[in-house]
Amino acid sequence: MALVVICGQPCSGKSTAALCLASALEAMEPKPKVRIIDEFSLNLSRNRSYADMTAEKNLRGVLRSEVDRSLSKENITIVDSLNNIKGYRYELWCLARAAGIRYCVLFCDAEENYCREWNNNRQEKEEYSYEMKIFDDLIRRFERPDCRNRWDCPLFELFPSKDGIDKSSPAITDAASYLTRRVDSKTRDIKVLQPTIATQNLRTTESNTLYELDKATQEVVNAIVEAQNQALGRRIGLPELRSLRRTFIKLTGQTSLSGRPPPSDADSAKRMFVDYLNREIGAS
Ligand SMILES: Nc1ncnc2c1ncn2[C@@H]1O[C@H](COP(=O)(O)OP(=O)(O)OP(=O)(O)O)[C@@H](O)[C@H]1O
Repeated sequence: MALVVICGQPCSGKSTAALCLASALEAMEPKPKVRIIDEFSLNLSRNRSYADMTAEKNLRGVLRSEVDRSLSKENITIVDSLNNIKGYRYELWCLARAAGIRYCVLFCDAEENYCREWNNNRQEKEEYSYEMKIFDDLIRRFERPDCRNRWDCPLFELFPSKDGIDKSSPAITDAASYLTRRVDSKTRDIKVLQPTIATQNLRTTESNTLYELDKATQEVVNAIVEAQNQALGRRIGLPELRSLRRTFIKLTGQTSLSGRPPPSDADSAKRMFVDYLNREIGAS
């Protein structure tokens, strides 16, 4: 049905927001199935997981796999984590797109000094808190969501330090409505993502690498150029083909922030590149 990405600085009120949204959703008719995925439920310690890049990548990979398993047309999955890196939010958006469901971001926009104070309060109460070094590092690396990016859109913003967080906060009620409203052919403001090539999983083998993707797509480009020289089919300039090839490689072959390997099966890479070209050039 939908994926909600909660996003915000450490100790900015994200879990509170996730719980408020879940309870706003569960109060709706018909009551949707809601699942919150967070680090605690997966036994991931934040102070350990954000201590170095390898551990952090692992944390994102574990969360991402769990989100992937959880997504369905029947439930609403809320991923309650920092989701502070825009490339990672893009990956989550791709999962929603592959599942053909709705997607939104709920951003807890609390100022740093409040997050710090709330984290200190937790420390004083001997509750689970971030170590100062980790907290500072996370604050520094935060990449704010921007609703101009597809993967940050629609963006519902909460201001916990100004307004608090409540089931009736406008961002919570707006998000709940967006996620559950019925859509018909006239609905313009709700987007159900559609699966495309960039979100399909490619078969992978150990030995195949980006090099093979590069080679496979180059062979497709060569075949097109050759066919065009023989005046078969519509002409597409080489610069355009090159640019489409680069974009395709970037979309499907980039090293994932959560550890997903690049595509590797040459035949399926070729087939998918042709599908991609057909769609982009409008020749299908
Ligand atoms: N508006 C607020 N006023 C006062 N304290 C708040 C407010 N919002 C959150 N807090 C406090 O901040 C702490 C963190 O809240 P919460 O767990 O919801 O944040 P979080 O962003 O999920 O944290 P984490 O990054 O650890 O997952 C809690 O102790 C909570 O009581």
